[in-house]
Amino acid sequence: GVMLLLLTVAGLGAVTLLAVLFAPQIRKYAAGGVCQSAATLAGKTVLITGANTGIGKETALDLAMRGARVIMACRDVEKGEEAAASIRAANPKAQVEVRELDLADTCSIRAFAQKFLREVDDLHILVHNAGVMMCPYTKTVDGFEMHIGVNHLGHFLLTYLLIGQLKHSAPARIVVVSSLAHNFGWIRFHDLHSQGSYNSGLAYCQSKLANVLFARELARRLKGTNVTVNSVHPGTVNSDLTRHSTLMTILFTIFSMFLKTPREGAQTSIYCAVAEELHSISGKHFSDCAPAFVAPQGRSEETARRLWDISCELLGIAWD
Ligand SMILES: NC(=O)C1=CN([C@@H]2O[C@H](COP(=O)(O)OP(=O)(O)OC[C@H]3O[C@@H](n4cnc5c(N)ncnc54)[C@H](OP(=O)(O)O)[C@@H]3O)[C@@H](O)[C@H]2O)C=CC1
Ligand SMILES: CC1=C(/C=C/C(C)=C/C=C/C(C)=C/C=O)C(C)(C)CCC1
Repeated sequence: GVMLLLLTVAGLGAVTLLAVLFAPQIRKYAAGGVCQSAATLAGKTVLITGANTGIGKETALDLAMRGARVIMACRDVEKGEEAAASIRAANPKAQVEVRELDLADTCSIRAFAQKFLREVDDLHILVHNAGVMMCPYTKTVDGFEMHIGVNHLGHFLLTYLLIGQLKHSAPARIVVVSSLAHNFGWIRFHDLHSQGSYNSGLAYCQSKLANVLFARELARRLKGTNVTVNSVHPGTVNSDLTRHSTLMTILFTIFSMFLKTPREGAQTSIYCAVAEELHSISGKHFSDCAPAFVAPQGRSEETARRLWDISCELLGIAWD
């Protein structure tokens, strides 16, 4: 008994010592790919959802540093203003502005788009970044399960409302922040809103698979418009995303050294938004600023079309 305890303590001590000794190497490896593009964005307009924290905030900061006018769409305007203020503090010339958008409410999405179309002339880069993970069973204002409602349907409606603006601003790009988690997802057409059975992890994975399928289907439909759309896995990033899961929060805190910082996690979104070599690349998936594997269920054209149709139906729109 005592022997085992001593061995355990010695083992943990050795692991900790190794982690401390090799901290710089571990951090460098965990950081992953970096966007090397020096592209500047003067005169370009960018819209980022969920830009008040995490990956979205870092994406906003980077694109603003490149000279873009960045509109930060946030459900909590106060939190958005704090983030905008910190970006302006980093660069007084940064053109950032906050607008209210709650993706869990189609009225809010429609109101946002209406105001946006009235007050903003172009849209060159649209980043679908906002996301919720592993929340308790909740429904959006319109009765959609929260994950599919916010992560997929909310962004679907937003894109539908802004697509004309993107087309007239072409060349334009859409970046959909999905996840490696799409590998573990299936679109449960018989129970899209998990009313029969709910597993918060699977609901998240379903919504991230929906992100991949949406990006591919939209890319197919946008052929020839000079508006491209790609999906992204940002990496495993130490952010507020784990807020609904105590276990994940504890694990992410303990292993934070092996995770990306939000700034590191923003690199692939930034890469897809600006890299010159991607100007005609559409319908692809990226991770660490490089093409990435898509699960078979994310490559099914039939599933993508079916998801498109049901999304239109649920949102009461005709988009062909
Ligand atoms: N962190 C990770 O390891 C990974 C993240 N991703 C994806 O990256 C994206 C960004 O996540 P990350 O920065 O890590 O997480 P955060 O939780 O830090 O940021 C999520 C953002 O989405 C916003 N948001 C949530 N619900 C809504 C809503 N109803 N309407 C508008 N905005 C909303 C949040 O606003 P508020 O602060 O007000 O809640 C917040 O700004 C997500 O799509 C996530 O799925 C993918 C793979 C791994
Ligand atoms: C198992 C395990 C970990 C991995 C967690 C992973 C891989 C989480 C991925 C989350 C994603 C992809 C979320 C967003 O979409 C940690 C935390 C490293 C700690 C050690 C145990």
